[in-house]
Amino acid sequence: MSVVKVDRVSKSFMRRDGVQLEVLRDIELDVPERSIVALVGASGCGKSTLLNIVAGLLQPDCGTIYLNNIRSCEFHDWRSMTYMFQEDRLFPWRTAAQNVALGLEAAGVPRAERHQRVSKTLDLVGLSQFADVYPHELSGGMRSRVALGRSLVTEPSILLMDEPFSKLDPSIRAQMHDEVLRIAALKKMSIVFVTHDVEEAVVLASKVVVLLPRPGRVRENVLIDLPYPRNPVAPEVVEQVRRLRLKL
Ligand SMILES: Nc1ncnc2c1ncn2[C@@H]1O[C@H](COP(=O)(O)OP(=O)(O)OP(=O)(O)O)[C@@H](O)[C@H]1O
Repeated sequence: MSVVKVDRVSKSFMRRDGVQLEVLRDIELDVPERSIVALVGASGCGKSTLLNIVAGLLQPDCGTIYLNNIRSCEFHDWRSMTYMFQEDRLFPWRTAAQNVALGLEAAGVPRAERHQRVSKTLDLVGLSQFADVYPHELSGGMRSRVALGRSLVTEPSILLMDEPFSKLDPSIRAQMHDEVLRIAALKKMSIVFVTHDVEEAVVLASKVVVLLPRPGRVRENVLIDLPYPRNPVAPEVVEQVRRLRLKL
């Protein structure tokens, strides 16, 4: 089953000078259940726009989005999907636990249950010792874990991520990759993420969708048929990265 299906979606924006900018043309995308799909392509090819359309944050001009085989306009279970942005967007006046709790508060989950679920989630992302710490007291990697926890606390089946780890040091980014793979397998999640980093795409994704720019079109779906965990310096990973770079 597909958890996300994008069927011939196109999108243009009206620029301030009145010129129509065609950003996406006839996009097809299929995200099978429990898969990890990476969107890669040159800057400005429409990756974030596509992710925002899947998230329901933007409307396409034409085409249809299906979520769990339901047309997105008839889809109600939006809590089964969460979005992790490039910046961690943590509230500085809230502790790690209070930041993680946000989605549960919005959903009206009672206090006692909230407490239990937040503490389980902090455990899941390796932050149980830091529940009462404020964002400014945390390292970049830890802040990223809080943001991941906030995305996971509502137990989504679909996680969308827009360059979530691009600001992290390479070694911390590698740790976050391990975390994401562990949690995705444990929680049986499907993930769609945008990245500029082809190596990140190959290490994480079961499928990489290569987009061409102006207007954004799908050039190719590249299946990454390598066992996890994938070591970025393993010859088969390096070769896959090299081949993928040639397509960009
Ligand atoms: N709200 C908007 N109004 C007008 N133009 C927009 C809007 N949002 C995006 N664009 C334009 O659409 C194009 C695609 O933007 P988008 O952010 O989706 O690309 P991207 O592939 O994610 O880029 P990057 O890799 O640099 O983050 C760009 O030319 C951008 O300027």
